[in-house]
Amino acid sequence: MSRIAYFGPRGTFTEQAARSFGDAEFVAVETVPSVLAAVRAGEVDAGCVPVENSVEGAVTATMDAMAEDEPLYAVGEAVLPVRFSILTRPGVKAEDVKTVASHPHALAQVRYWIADNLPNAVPVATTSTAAAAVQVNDGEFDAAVSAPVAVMHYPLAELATDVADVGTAVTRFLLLRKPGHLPQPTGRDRTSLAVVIAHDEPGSLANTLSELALRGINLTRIESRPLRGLFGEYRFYLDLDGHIGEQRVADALTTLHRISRQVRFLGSYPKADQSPSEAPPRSTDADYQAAAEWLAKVREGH
Ligand SMILES: O=C(O)C(=O)C[C@]1(C(=O)O)C=C[C@@H](O)C=C1
Repeated sequence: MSRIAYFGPRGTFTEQAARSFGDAEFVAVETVPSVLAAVRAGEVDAGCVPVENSVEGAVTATMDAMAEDEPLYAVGEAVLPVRFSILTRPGVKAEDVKTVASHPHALAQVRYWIADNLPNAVPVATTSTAAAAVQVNDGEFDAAVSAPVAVMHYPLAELATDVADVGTAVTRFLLLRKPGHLPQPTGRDRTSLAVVIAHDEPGSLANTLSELALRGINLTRIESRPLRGLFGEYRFYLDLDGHIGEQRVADALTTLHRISRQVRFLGSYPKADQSPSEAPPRSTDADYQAAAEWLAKVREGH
């Protein structure tokens, strides 16, 4: 049976996301970088990590860990609705709650609810929503903002359920593996890249994006993170519709490789919402094939 590490401990949203990828032996790991380290070291076959939330944005620990060290490729994506339970030790009432702990992304998603319902509480950041539940159980904090499943793993009481400032919030998760397990194109795929552009050349970001637009490739996300060396240098994370096995995507990637300082492929994988990613007219694999045959004939003198 394959082994999947997830950002734990038991009872995180990430554990739920990991289980959505099918049967496996699931291994809880305390931090996002250590999930990726376990995959790189071959201790597990795959690792599941959060990558972005619709309210609070990117999970920067995931982005940084994917761009550094040995490459890992995303092979699957899951999107989960995010609504929280507020967990306390049994008998604790709202007015007794002086500290409310959780992952910073979770605290940001219940900021208004806390202000309205736990007016005496100071928010405290923990490594994950489930780590907060563990620490509440240990008596370190009074309340945890946790995934609803956490109550099944820790002997805590639900002070409130179905808590969310934005009722439609979702978090996106990726399943990562070592290179060598590229999923087949499905026509409903996403490709992720990290690109370092020539920052001192005017128009280099516009040129990068134009290479995608020219080939009819839909960009679904762009984020930047500092390169950490010199101030003003960034790495751009691009998500786009399509699979590296398709000609228009392969063509765009080879061009980006040629014009950029660095391109890291982060995976081509089926989209969680299964929305189509097919090529627009004149950009299909057949169109590329026909154009390549025409070029070959011209070169042969026909
Ligand atoms: O701590 C967890 O339960 C996680 O899985 C992490 C995480 C995140 O990083 O965004 C996942 C979903 C919620 O948005 C809050 C926290």
